[in-house]
Amino acid sequence: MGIQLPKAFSDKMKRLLGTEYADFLASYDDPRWFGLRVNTLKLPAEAFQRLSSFRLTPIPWTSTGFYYEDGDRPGKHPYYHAGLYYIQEPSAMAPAELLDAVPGDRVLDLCAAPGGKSTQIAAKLQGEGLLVVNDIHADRVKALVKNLELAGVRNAVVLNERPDKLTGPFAAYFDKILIDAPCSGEGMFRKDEEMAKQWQPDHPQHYAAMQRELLDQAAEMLKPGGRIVYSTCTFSPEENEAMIAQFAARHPEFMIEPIPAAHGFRYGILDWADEQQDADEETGAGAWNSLTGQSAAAVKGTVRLWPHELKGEGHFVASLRKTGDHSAHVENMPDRLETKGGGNGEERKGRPFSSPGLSAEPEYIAATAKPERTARNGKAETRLTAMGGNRSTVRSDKKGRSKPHEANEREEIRMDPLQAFWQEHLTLAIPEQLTAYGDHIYAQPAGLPDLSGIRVIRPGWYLGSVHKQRFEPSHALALGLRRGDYLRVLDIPSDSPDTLRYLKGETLEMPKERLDYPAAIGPKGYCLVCIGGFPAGWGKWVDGIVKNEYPPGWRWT
Ligand SMILES: C[S@@+](CC[C@H](N)C(=O)[O-])C[C@H]1O[C@@H](n2cnc3c(N)ncnc32)[C@H](O)[C@@H]1O
Repeated sequence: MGIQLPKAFSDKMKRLLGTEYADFLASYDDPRWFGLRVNTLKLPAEAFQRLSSFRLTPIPWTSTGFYYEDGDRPGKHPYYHAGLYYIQEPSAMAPAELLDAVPGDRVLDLCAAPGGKSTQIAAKLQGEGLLVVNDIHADRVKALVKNLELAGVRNAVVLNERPDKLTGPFAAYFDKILIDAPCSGEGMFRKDEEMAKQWQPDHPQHYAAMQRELLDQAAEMLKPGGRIVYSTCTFSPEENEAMIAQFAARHPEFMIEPIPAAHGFRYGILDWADEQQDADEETGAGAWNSLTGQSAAAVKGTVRLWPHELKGEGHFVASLRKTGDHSAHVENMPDRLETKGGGNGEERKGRPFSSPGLSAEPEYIAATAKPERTARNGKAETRLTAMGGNRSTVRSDKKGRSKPHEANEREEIRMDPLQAFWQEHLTLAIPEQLTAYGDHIYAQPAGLPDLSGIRVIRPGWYLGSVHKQRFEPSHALALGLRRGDYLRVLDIPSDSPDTLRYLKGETLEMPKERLDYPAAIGPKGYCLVCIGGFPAGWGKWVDGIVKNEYPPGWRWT
C-alpha cells in the first residue's frame, strides 16, 4: 500500500470495521474517483451531458453529479470559467443533496468554505429564497466568495463570523441548515496524504468539542419543523454517531430522520460503544461513554459512505428534524434519495418572507436603498433609505445627472448611474433591494434580519461600483446573468482561440459584426462576453477592439 497510515488510526479502524477492515485497507490502493457537479443555475444536467466532451458517468446519489475519467481535465476547460460545473469529490455531494433545499427556503451553510456544498444548495434554490453562507476563517471566505460568484449565485449573503454571534439575529430563522463540520478528516487521507501524517489520536476529541457547539448553535437558528443536515468527512464515531446520539439526548425537540441505505450507503455504526471503552483508554477520548442503548438506537438511520462500499472517499451524514409546526412542505427523504435524474419532483414555490428591514453596522454596509422611480415635474426621482432610518433623496434631471441634497457623505450613494446602465443594457428587472457599501452596490435578498455587529463580507449579489457618476459592472454581475439578460453580447465558441485569449486577459480584435446588439445602443461599450452562450465576463468594445475586463486574479495561467 502506497499510503502510510498512523498505527493508532489503523488499530481503531480494525476495531470499528472488524472483518471489513481488509476491504477498507484495500480501498487505499483503488484508483481515485473524480467528480464534477453540473451547476443547474446555468443549464440542466442533461444539457451539459450533451455539450460536454468529458466521459461522464452519473453519481447515483445526486441528480447533477458525474464521475469523470482520470485524464479529463475539467478544471482546464473554458466551461469551467463560465461556471458550468463545480469539481467536487463524489461523496461530498451527498450532504447537500440530503438537505434537499427547495426554491424559497431560507438556508444556512454554517461552515461553508470553499463553497462546494454552498453552490450545490444555491443550485437547488434556483435563485428563490435566501442562502446565508458562513465560515469562521477569513482566508477561506475569499475562495467561498469566488466560487459563489463563478457559479452565478444571486441570492447569497456571505458572513465571516463566529456562529455564537449568529444565534441572536437568526434565532429560529432558517428552514434548513447544513453543518459540514470541521473534522479530523480521516476520509481525506487518500486524497491528501499530508492529512494522514498530521493525524493524532486526540484529533477526534478536539473536533468533537467544536462540533457539539456548532450543532447546539444551529439548533437555535432552525425553525420548528426545519432540518439540520450534519456531515463530516471522517470515520471516528466520536465525531459521527456519538455526536448525533449526544445531540439527540440534549435536544428532545429533535428527531433523527432515517436516511435510506441506498446506493452503497451504510447505516451508522451502533455497536461501537462496547469496543470504545478500550479505545478511550488509549486515546483519552470519553465522549462515547455517555451513549446509552436508547440513544444508540436513535442513530440508526444516519449513514456512512465508506470508500470500500461505493465510489467515493467517505463521508458521514445525519439528518435532524426539529419537531413542531412548519409551513414548509416537507418532502419524504427516502423517496427523494431513490429518485435519480428526476429533478426536484413536487417543489414548493417561493413563499413570501416577512421583511423586517435591514440596518447594518456602518463598517460593513453603508446604507440600504430601495429605488423607486416617480414622475415629478418631468424629473425622475430615486429614494434612498439610508441606514438608521434617515432618508435622503437623490433627484435626477432629464440628462440623468444626480443632485443629492440633505445627504451626508455616507448617504451620497448614486443609484442613478446603476439605474441608467441597467435600463439601457439589461432586459432583467432591476433588483428590488439595493444596498451600497461605499461605492459598491449589491442586490440584497429579501427578509434579512438586522445584521448589526456581524461581519458581512457580501450582503448580496455584487452588481458593481459607481465612480465619477459612471457605473462599472462587476464580474459577479456578468456571471450571474444569462446571455439574454444583456443586450450587447460577444459570444465566442468554446473551442475558438479567442476564448483562450479572453480568459488569459488579452485584448481581442473584433469587428462589430461579431457582436450582437440592438441598433439603439450600438456596439460601443460594455459587452457581455459569453463562451458558447454562457457569460464569462465583460469586455469593452471600441473601434474593432475588445478591451479585456476579465479580472486579473481569475485569469487562465
Ligand atoms: C469541511 S470544511 C467545509 C467544506 C465546505 N462545506 C465545502 O463543501 O466546500 C469545514 C469548514 O469549517 C470552517 N470552520 C471551522 N470552525 C468553524 C466554526 N466554529 N464556525 C464556522 N466555520 C468553521 C473551516 O474554516 C472550514 O472551511
